[in-house]
Amino acid sequence: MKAEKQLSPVTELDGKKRPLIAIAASFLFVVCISLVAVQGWSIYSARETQLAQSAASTANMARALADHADSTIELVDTILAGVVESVEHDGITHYGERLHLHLIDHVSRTPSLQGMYIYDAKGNWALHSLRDPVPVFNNADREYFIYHKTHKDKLAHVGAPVRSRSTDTWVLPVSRRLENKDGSFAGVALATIQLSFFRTFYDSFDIGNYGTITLSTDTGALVMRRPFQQEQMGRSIATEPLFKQWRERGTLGSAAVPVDMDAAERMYTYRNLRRYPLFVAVGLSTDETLANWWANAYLSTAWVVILLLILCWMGLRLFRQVTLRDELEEQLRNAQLALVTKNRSLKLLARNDGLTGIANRRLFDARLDAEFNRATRDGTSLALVLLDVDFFKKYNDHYGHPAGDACLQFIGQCIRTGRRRAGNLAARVGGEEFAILLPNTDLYGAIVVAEAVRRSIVTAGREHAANPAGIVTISCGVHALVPSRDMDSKQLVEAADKALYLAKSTGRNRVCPDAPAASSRRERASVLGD
Ligand SMILES: Nc1nc2c(ncn2[C@@H]2O[C@H](COP(=O)(O)OP(=O)(O)OP(=O)(O)O)[C@@H](O)[C@H]2O)c(=O)[nH]1
Repeated sequence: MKAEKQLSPVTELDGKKRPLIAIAASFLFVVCISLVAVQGWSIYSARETQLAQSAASTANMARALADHADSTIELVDTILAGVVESVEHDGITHYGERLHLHLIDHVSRTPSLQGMYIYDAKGNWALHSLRDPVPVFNNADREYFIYHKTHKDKLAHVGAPVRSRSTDTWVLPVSRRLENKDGSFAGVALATIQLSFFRTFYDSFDIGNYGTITLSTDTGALVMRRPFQQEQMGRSIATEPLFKQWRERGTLGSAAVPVDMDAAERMYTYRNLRRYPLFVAVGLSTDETLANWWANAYLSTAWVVILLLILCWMGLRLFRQVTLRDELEEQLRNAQLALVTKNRSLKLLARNDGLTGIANRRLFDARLDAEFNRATRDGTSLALVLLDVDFFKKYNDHYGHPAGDACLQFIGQCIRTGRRRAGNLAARVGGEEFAILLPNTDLYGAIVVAEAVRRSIVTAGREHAANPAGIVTISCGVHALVPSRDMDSKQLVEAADKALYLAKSTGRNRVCPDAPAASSRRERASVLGD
């Protein structure tokens, strides 16, 4: 029982260990999920920050570029307005060479100006800012000329870029209507801004390898675009997604759209000029903008993955160790159970006879002393029956030793059945010798028990060819006494042994009490046999 009790700590530990593993696994799971969530969130917020910074940067650039274009056109228009005022007041012919020099001076002092021109009502060149004489052109077919001829307003008109007839360069025309004193159309004053002026300015901005800057009229006539491509000059961008977005959203906005030119996605910010019908769009490549973010995202994700792998590895190790401990505990439990079983069988072996299963000599001796002392204390009678198989040597010789063993088992079974009371002890005390210890039993009672056993064996009729009776029989010596303090248990055994000797010597297959002990007639008469 003690050994069994020692098992309980292992079992209790097992019960407590399960929640511990579950808590550790849950904790590990929560840590991993948290790591992934934090990493995902930080990557996402870093991307949003990067895009917001890029949007702010393009917005600032768009404002600067729009202001630049506004001021450039405004400056030119201011000069043009002065010229218009002079021409209308004094007339073209009145000025003549003086106005020519005046125009040359304006152009030489204004870097953005390509030239200034005055056309009469038929579109013929009346005056220009060129130093050398040039053939007289007619510009009546130009869009700005037709516009002013058909529109009576006196405001500046910014037209689509055109290739200059005099210098063969691309220019942005800014023009005003000339009127006679009666308000009739007198011609057009034109100032042209060289587009290379914008190109030089736009080239000074850092917009990466795939960034773009676009300056366009509100009709979609491309004024300037970086990266510069000669073949794009004068073309319309009215069908590009960027232009459509600008038309939809109004004066200020941003969009991530691919542009026709290379299909790369860009973050655009567009802005209208304050005074003139043009707009500026600045686009930064989304890939370039997010290049640093990608690098950081890859690096930090790699670290998180490594961390997760380490955590999982540690978790697995922990799990394996716990599993190993489980297995060891299981083995320990099994070993303990085996030990308990072994101890039990050892105990049985220590107390019982291995062949017959009844008590052995050791237990018999112990019980004999204990019962002898108790009978001494209580003043009760203690009886002993000694039994011996008759001609057993011959049985062995005749049937073989294994059959002899089986015969002894049969005798043991008969004795166990015949011992009657639970307090009586049946034991194998020698090779083919057995004993029945009968507490609180007098000689007569012991004889009855011995006789019952003897009869049951005879009745069984187990064949014994070497026995004159032809069957297995036993001889029993019986003795009983009420022990006193000066007596010894050996006396009881010796007396029973003497009785057994008597039974053997008087013909076997009988029950004999020790002769002197069988004092009463009733007991003498108990010497039984067939
Ligand atoms: N098969 C078997 N034989 C045993 C065992 N223990 C003792 N014996 C045999 O029992 C026999 C006892 O023989 P003896 O002491 O001469 O007694 P016996 O032949 O029974 O003769 P009596 O007692 O005078 O009738 C011996 O031959 C022992 O070898 C055992 O455990 N198994």
